[in-house]
Amino acid sequence: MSPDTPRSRAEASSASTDSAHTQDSETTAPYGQPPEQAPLRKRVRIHHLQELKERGEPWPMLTAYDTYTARLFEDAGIPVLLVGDSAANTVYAYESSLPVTVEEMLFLVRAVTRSVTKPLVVADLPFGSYQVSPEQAVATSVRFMKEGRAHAVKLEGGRRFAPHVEAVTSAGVPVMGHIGFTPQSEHSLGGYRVQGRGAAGDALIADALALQDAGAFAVVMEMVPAEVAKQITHELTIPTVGIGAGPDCDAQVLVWQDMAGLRTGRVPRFVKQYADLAGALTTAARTFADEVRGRSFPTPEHTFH
Ligand SMILES: Nc1nc(=O)c2c([nH]1)NC[C@@H]1CN(c3ccc(C(=O)N[C@@H](CCC(=O)O)C(=O)O)cc3)CN21
Ligand SMILES: CC(C)C(=O)C(=O)O
Ligand SMILES: [Mg+2]
Repeated sequence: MSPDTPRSRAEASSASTDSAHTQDSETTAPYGQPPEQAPLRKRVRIHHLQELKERGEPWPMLTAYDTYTARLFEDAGIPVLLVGDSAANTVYAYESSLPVTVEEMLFLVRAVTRSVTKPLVVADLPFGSYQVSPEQAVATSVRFMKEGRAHAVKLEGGRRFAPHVEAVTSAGVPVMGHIGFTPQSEHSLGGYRVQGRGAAGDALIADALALQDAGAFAVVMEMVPAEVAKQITHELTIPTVGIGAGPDCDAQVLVWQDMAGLRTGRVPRFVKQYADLAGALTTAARTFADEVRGRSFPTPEHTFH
């Protein structure tokens, strides 16, 4: 049986104590649709992420954009999934994250929230959908909560966006901040560069504190010197989530196609590749092609009469 059938998923995860939906999925529908009834596993709460910080236990976050990967990451114990606007690159093949739209993001957010029951799903607000005003930020966040069924949103920017964060949190939507290198501002930042070196470190600390005061429940720090990230992590009571921000953040995030080696070519310095999915998929596709051309697939076991 191939590894992604409902049966093998249920068998693979039955060893864990935490496999409610995978077992249900076998009896409710083929191809791993989650059941309509809420499974037993409980959603990760923001309060829990705060407790992990207080206990000094770092936690992982991964991006997710589709159902199979979201469910695999849930089963792997990832407590927070980010439907990143990096989907602009990883899903939609845009050259940067700027062109992706709210509608394009909503399709992916819905796919991920339909797929998992335990992880907290954070929706990244795309460029142009919140910068105009706090009111626009609230309106867009409401769409991601109502239509996308997200549990929180993330937006990029420091002090200047504290009013936006405050408005969104006041509306009842948890907000994750994002400072340091903020890809939606790549043109004003002058490219993919480390932020907060030297004197700019103090500005970054002010940004982080302003976001916390505005009600953010966590802050992503991207491409920030480890020393600055460490200081911010100590000064904030809310968790910091690092990507290229050194080992002392409360959490770490990577884009999943980067960390699984699906992305080919040069990867940023902050990426560690934990698998070679590009190699595995290339071999699978080449072998399939060879077998079709050589008439060795399909065989009787794949054939109906
Ligand atoms: N696949 C993917 N992974 C990401 O991490 C990611 C996206 N897409 N899309 C949206 C943003 C863009 N990000 C990026 C993109 C490029 C670099 C990069 O090229 N960094 C180089 C240069 C660093 C420097 O010159 O100081 C590096 O080696 O880290 C970093 C972050 C992070 N995000
Ligand atoms: C890299 C993470 C933090 C992100 O914002 C994204 O995936 O869009
Ligand atoms: Mg993003």
